[in-house]
Amino acid sequence: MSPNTPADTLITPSSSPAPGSLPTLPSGRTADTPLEVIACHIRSILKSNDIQQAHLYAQKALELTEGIDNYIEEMTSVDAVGEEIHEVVKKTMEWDWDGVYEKGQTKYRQTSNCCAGTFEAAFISTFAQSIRAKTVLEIGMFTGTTTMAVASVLPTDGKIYTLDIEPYLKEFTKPHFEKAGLDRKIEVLLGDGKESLRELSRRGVGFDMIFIDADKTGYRGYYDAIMELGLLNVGGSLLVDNTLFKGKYFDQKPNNPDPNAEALRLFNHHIKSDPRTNSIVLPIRDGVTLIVRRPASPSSTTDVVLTGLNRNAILNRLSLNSKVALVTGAGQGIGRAFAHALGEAGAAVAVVDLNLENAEKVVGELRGKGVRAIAVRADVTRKEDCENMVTQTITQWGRLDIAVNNAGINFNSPAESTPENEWDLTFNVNTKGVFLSCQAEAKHMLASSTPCSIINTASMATLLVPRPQKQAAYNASKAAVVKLTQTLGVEWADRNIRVNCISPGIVNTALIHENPALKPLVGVWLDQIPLGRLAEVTDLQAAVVYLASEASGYMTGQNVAIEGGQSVV
Ligand SMILES: C[S@@+](CC[C@H](N)C(=O)[O-])C[C@H]1O[C@@H](n2cnc3c(N)ncnc32)[C@H](O)[C@@H]1O
Repeated sequence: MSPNTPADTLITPSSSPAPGSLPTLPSGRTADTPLEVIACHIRSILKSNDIQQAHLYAQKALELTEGIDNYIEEMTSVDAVGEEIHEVVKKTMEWDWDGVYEKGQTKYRQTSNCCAGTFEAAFISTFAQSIRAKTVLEIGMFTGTTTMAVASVLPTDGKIYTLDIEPYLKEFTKPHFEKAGLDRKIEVLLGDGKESLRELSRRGVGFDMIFIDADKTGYRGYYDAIMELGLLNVGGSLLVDNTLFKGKYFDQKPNNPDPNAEALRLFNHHIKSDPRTNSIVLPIRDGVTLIVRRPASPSSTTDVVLTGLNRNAILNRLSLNSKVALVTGAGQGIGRAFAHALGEAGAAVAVVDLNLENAEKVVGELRGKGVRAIAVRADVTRKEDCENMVTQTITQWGRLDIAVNNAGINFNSPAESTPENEWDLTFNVNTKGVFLSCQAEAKHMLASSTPCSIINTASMATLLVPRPQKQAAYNASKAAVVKLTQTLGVEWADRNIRVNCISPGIVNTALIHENPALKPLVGVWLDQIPLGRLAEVTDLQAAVVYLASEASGYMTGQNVAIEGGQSVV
């Protein structure tokens, strides 16, 4: 609809409903969409004997028809489409495609109309972003508008494979992909699209999203190959361009003389009747059909391996949507990484730390990602602080499903000279702090009707004696965390609380590199670690999500070691 022409201000003839109301369809229903309003106007033109009145209707219908695409583009935020893409579109529009063809540089006569344009590129890339696509396939690259828009929203280790039959276009797009810094995320495969699909299948690649936008007569073959070669990942989406093909679907009688219109007519029927997929035609520009695979198993089956538990695919079972979590020691390091992981998986997170400023900083980061988060100050050696962190979480969100007791400290000193207060403080934070936290959390969780999960941070030091650093108090305090985890896991097993712990290896933190006593030890540790590197906090994130989720529902009292294999050599 034109921005200046809201439907309720359309001029209606005297025989029609009062001004301000919408025109009525032949069925008696009020027009409800811009196309229906246009149709009403055109009907009125056809019925009208008054040329002036007919002209007025024609004007309104024209305004709407011409205005709608502009309005949609105006109201669309196309941030994903960066400067370089606008450049490419401009260059594509100005390029002498006939000249290029006549010089024999392209096999086919390309036209600037082949370019999907910035709006469609924004649609396809926003869609890719919304399904968190990592590996994408485009069939029909042309000058790479959509390719670049999609590449720009993929994660840094994501990739878009794009197919085209014209070697000239690979040369055309190369400098633009490089200038936009997207070349590492884009691989161009030249040749006939169907042969390239077979090549991708041979390489074992699977796609989260596929966009078909090449030769229209080839669509059916691309679709069939995608389905037969299993190129679309489970839960993946297939988008197909031009399925309304210039509005020629009305003249799509069998044997339509326009081979492209005929191909699209047959393609649309083929998709509609394929029992393997669900599809929806979206009236976006020249028509885009969205196709997804139907669940593989009939709804009547009770085989949960076929259906997924509760009809959830495995990755959905890791989702923490609508769960509430609390993480202690979350102001930095491992705890911060845990808070982010739980938030990314869907939980609301109470970020608990002795240092409120650090906790607030992490809350700012989480909220920036769209995660619900609050900051809570707590000294876990104090019972009332532990109770308060639980109370604050419950006051905020009314529940507590997941608690990660991660706050801990470590001093290095030879056992024979470890000061008594160092021993006490280590045990107070690392062991008593975990116990007091579990106790406060369980008071709420034991009364909960839904499953809860507690995850304590232990250490690889519970599985071996780390060398050469001296840390008797730390090692003993963490060993106690494992025993406590086992004990509580058993004690609360029949009351809906699972308790597990994670034992990280040596984590690569600034603390190590800034400490003159620890820095020289890095080389020694690396020799002890089969995987040949220190742990990063990101190495620990999947485990905390797994242990927090229903996917680990049969696991309690366990110690999950993530230490690059150091404890098994
Ligand atoms: C409509 S354009 C693609 C537009 C592009 N997706 C964009 O975002 O601007 C179609 C492209 O398909 C390519 N093409 C045509 N036939 C092909 C085939 N058999 N195999 C691979 N690509 C083909 C053409 O060379 C052309 O570049």
